[in-house]
Amino acid sequence: MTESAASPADLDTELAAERAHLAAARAALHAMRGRAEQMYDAGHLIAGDPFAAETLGIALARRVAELADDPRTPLFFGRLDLDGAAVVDDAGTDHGETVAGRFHIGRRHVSDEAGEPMVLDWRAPLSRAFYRASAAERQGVTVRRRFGFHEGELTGFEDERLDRGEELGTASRLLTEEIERPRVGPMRDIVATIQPEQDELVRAPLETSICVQGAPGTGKTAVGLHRAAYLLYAHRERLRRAGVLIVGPNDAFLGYIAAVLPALGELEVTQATADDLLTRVPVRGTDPAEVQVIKHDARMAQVLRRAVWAGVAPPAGPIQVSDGAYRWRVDEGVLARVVAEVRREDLPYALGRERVRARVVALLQRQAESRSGESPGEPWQRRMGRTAPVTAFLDHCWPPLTPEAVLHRLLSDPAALAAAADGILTGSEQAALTWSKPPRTPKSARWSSADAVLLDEVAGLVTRPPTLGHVILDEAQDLSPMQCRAIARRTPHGSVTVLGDLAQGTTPWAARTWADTMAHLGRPGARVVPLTTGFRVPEVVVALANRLLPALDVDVPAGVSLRRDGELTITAVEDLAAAVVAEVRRAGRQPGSIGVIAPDTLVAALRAALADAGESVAAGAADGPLAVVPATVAKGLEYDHVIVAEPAAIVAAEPRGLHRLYVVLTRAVSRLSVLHTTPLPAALRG
Ligand SMILES: Nc1ncnc2c1ncn2[C@@H]1O[C@H](COP(=O)(O)OP(=O)(O)OP(=O)(O)O)[C@@H](O)[C@H]1O
Repeated sequence: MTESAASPADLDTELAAERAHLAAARAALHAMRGRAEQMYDAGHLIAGDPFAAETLGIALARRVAELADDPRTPLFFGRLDLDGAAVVDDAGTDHGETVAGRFHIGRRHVSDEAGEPMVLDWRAPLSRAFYRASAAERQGVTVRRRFGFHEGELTGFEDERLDRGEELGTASRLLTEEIERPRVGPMRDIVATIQPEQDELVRAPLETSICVQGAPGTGKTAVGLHRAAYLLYAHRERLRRAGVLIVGPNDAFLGYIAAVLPALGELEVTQATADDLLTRVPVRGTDPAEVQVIKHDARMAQVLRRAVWAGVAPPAGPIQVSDGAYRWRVDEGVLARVVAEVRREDLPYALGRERVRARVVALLQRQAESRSGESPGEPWQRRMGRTAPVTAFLDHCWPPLTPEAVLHRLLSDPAALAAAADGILTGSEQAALTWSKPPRTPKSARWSSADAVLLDEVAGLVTRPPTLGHVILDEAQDLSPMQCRAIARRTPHGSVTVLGDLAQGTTPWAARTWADTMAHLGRPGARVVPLTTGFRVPEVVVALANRLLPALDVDVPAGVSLRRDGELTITAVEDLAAAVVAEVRRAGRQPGSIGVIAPDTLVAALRAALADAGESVAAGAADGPLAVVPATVAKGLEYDHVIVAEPAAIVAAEPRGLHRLYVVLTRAVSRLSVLHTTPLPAALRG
């Protein structure tokens, strides 16, 4: 498998040399791990105290885990021969240094006993050229070599002599084999074949927030995961402390992507759904669709802000505090000024309350000082701050509150809601929001998932939430403005990577433009980068899905497929269950996973029919080799052979049913069979 012009004997020698390097690199990795294990064992002897021993122990255990060798994944997948590559840093700055030599590129760094690199981490600055160099701009690369592997065994290689103007681009056989390989099990990493336009996104500087609008299968999820791995490499300490979070649409999706980062040696990235982030209250209630839409609307942020600050009132009189033989007094006018000034500082509510308290105590302190000539200490200040008159003043002017109490009042008391929502929500919207049978206390409320978003917003007005270093949002088109605000609150200084496809928006609040989403995320004006080359869906299937695009009412560039293979059949059938069973059997003759994607209401019946026919159906959507997947769960997943049952019912099941169908049709890696008993949706008939 080589494109090189060398003789077969030369190639055998080359291959043998590469295999020897692989074996040596494996041995070196084992040695590195052995050293790390020894350090781990001796950790308590090296560390100065038990706390240091524990910290060191955790760090060393992590190091040992990172150095684990998985014999099924090759230690390197590429090689660069450099004749003087410029060393370019993270931000793309050339520092005038050059490097010559031969470097193997792999998933992690491996060095020999002397510390000389045997394999460079794919994220190292030098590795950039592996992904970006071209014949026109060869970045010091003379030869780029890609390796073919089978179950960890090196089977061949493919060379591009960039110095002779040779360049394969997407014609690379190894790339084609990788994207056409049958899919089994969870998602895999793409480090060996990251494309230049993907690499630009993966390696964008940490400070940059970016938004990727990508057609189905263009690698958005892959880019997001590799970006997380890259950022952790380039900014290890900072991000380990601050945290990196990946937000995905549902648990099936999170299960599907869960193995990618560990395979890249990154074990500490949190993956969650947007709902998982909002854990203030258990979600025990539901809202009708129209109420959810109001609660997720950005206008709710204004309503909640008003509701929180509505409690701040001018003082009702002066404060008089007894202090031993003395009595101190602060006049009403002075107190009013303090309240007004702190209000203008626009602090979170609870911090504001403490600031007012501190200012009042400072006023009392000044009086005590002028009387005694001495400055009372901290215990005195604390005591004064807690005296009954000061507390009563605070409770009147700046009452303590909890997010639950604020929302409970808003949703129970039409007058309170009217005051907060006047000019923002219509009368009928307010009526829809108000509980028909209000729970007696905030504690007894059955909060819905939309309420959880509102409570988070209120909590963000009351205190500052813990923050994250970087957040990657996948399927971001489905996030509501209020969900975006919840993320923005957690990243006031960090950056975000936003990945999505407006055409795949299925929630009632799905984004129509990325500018809106980025504004709600607190990053107005962020760059929107299109990805249009599809690595999953074959051309014939893309052509079918693209027929839906005009009906989806979104402005997105259509995808083009790299895949010329693939099969599409559309069949009218009489008995859907029997047809699905027969199609699953037919599909089972080929390697790879099979996903039957059906309207949610038909899933149980189809599962039963397949089980009756002796087929073993996986429990989870991403557990393969055969899964029956509700249409509403299919987002982000892929199967070699997708069998779509009853597309018209998928469309009819929800307001954005056509978008759902677009998602469902684009899950196929190799073959798509559409089975229907009722006529196809008009947009598909094309
Ligand atoms: N550079 C690449 N090399 C090899 N495979 C790739 C590459 N980029 C993407 N893929 C593969 O293409 C498939 C689709 O990628 P991914 O799921 O990241 O796309 P997506 O844009 O998130 O799709 P969707 O929006 O439809 O869910 C995956 O199997 C992924 O591994």
